[in-house]
Amino acid sequence: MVLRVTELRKSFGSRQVLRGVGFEARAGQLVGIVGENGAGKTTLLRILSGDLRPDDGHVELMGTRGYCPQRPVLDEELTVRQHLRLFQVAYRLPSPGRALRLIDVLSAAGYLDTPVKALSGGTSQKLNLVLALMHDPDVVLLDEPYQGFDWETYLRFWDLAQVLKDQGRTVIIVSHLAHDTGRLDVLHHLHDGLLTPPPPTDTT
Ligand SMILES: Nc1ncnc2c1ncn2[C@@H]1O[C@H](COP(=O)(O)OP(=O)(O)OP(=O)(O)O)[C@@H](O)[C@H]1O
Repeated sequence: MVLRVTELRKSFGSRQVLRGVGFEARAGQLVGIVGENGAGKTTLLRILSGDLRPDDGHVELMGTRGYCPQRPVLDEELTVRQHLRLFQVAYRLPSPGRALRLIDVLSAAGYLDTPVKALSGGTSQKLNLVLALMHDPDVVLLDEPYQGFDWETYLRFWDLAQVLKDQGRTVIIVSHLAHDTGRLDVLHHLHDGLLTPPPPTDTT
């Protein structure tokens, strides 16, 4: 098991957002976590990323992690290339090669020397995603990763997710939309502070 989450609890004031969340994920699994707005998906992912401490419960995670937050943490004044350089140093990568390949896969190579303040929302999101993937982490935590993507890029995102899966990475994708669930190995539904199986689809 690459990721084991046990009995996570988190409250903000009197609001109990997570009330005992548990799940496991293996290498080479694409795991979806869906739930309505405010269900606690970002809270859960922030805890998995180490960005937020739970009130109770455990996260056991083997290997490295990459976190693509819902709101990109980018410097408006820096270009795409400067961000890649900054993260290359932070991740201690010998070269920006993988990052540049990912930028290419997401059709953002034309924006390498553009400052973030001049990027569209979708292109900022591409950079956000590349920064989470460029060190090839074992566990990839993606919060609404395809928000703002055009259709072509959306499809490329899923191709990329499939490649990561085939390479044995564990990919956790959080979304408020439960579409394209057929591409996932496992789908969890976060509701009322707990993970439950999704309701059956009405086919009548
Ligand atoms: N730092 C915080 N302080 C106080 N309340 C918070 C904080 N972070 C989240 N919350 C509250 O916790 C609840 C869950 O928020 P969260 O962002 O985890 O939901 P979500 O499922 O990701 O929603 P969305 O689909 O809208 O992104 C919400 O009621 C939110 O207002």
